[in-house]
Amino acid sequence: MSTNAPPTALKPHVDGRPPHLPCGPGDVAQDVLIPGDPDRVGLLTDMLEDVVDLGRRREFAMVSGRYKGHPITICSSGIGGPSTEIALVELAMLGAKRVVRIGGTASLVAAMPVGSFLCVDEAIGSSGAARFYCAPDAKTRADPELRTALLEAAQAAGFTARVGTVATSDSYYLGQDRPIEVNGVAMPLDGSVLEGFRKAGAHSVDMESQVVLSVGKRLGLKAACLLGVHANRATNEWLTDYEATQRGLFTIASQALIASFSESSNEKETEHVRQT
Ligand SMILES: O=P(O)(O)O[C@H]1O[C@H](CO)[C@@H](O)[C@H]1O
Ligand SMILES: O=c1cc[nH]c(=O)[nH]1
Repeated sequence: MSTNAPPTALKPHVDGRPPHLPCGPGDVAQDVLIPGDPDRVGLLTDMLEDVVDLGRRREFAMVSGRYKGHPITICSSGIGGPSTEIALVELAMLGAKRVVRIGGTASLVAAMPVGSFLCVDEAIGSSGAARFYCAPDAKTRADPELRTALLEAAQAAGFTARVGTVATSDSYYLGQDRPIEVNGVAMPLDGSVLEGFRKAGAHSVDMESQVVLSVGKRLGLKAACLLGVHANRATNEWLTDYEATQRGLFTIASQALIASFSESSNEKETEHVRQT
């Protein structure tokens, strides 16, 4: 029996189930991993134990389970700002507290080869969705504790990783200086978009990180982004088989969530012992 008010235009939830994500109250762990591609949720499911497949609606595929006993939900965001904003808001309404985007990126520097990892310190860019959550000139930074935990987890597991800045673009083709040729006609390109991102300090480009960090911050979540280098725009390399990189993203992010979770719990425990 329905215990809630009927859905309205302002709050189209039914019994606490949001209008977009395929889940409801009690389904979402406090710690959530957010890949872009819904197919990657299926790819990563065998790395969890006690899996509950929550299903898929539009670009949002979801599972909840445990990694080394620690509860984790994986929820895809789809490509770009609008669907990422929806995922973040509905996850937060259902109890998510810490979110890590685990996605692909194109590096802008030769020294970040395909298959390596970027622990995002700051996201810059021009995302339209992010603008509703933070001032255009606001710094959009990752939660420092989570970002440090990501780097430490990557290094401990022997992955090549660095800390840096990502620029988020709302466009994959012209908004990332990619050539388009339609009916034999090439669109003019001058390379100014990526050059602008490089001048602003970006090490790579993606399409969601600025949204994850700005929406997450505004909602009071601890948010971070760990990106796998799928392409290198300085050397024109492209990662054809990205499964190992995606599994690396899952392992590093899950380890970091566990390590930083126990660190805060230990601190609380120590605090409690000191007070008693
Ligand atoms: O691999 P994901 O997480 O989808 O991220 C990158 O790949 C997509 C573009 O192909 C965009 O979503 C971009 O941010
Ligand atoms: O080239 C790329 C690769 C991943 N993500 C992007 O946004 N661009």
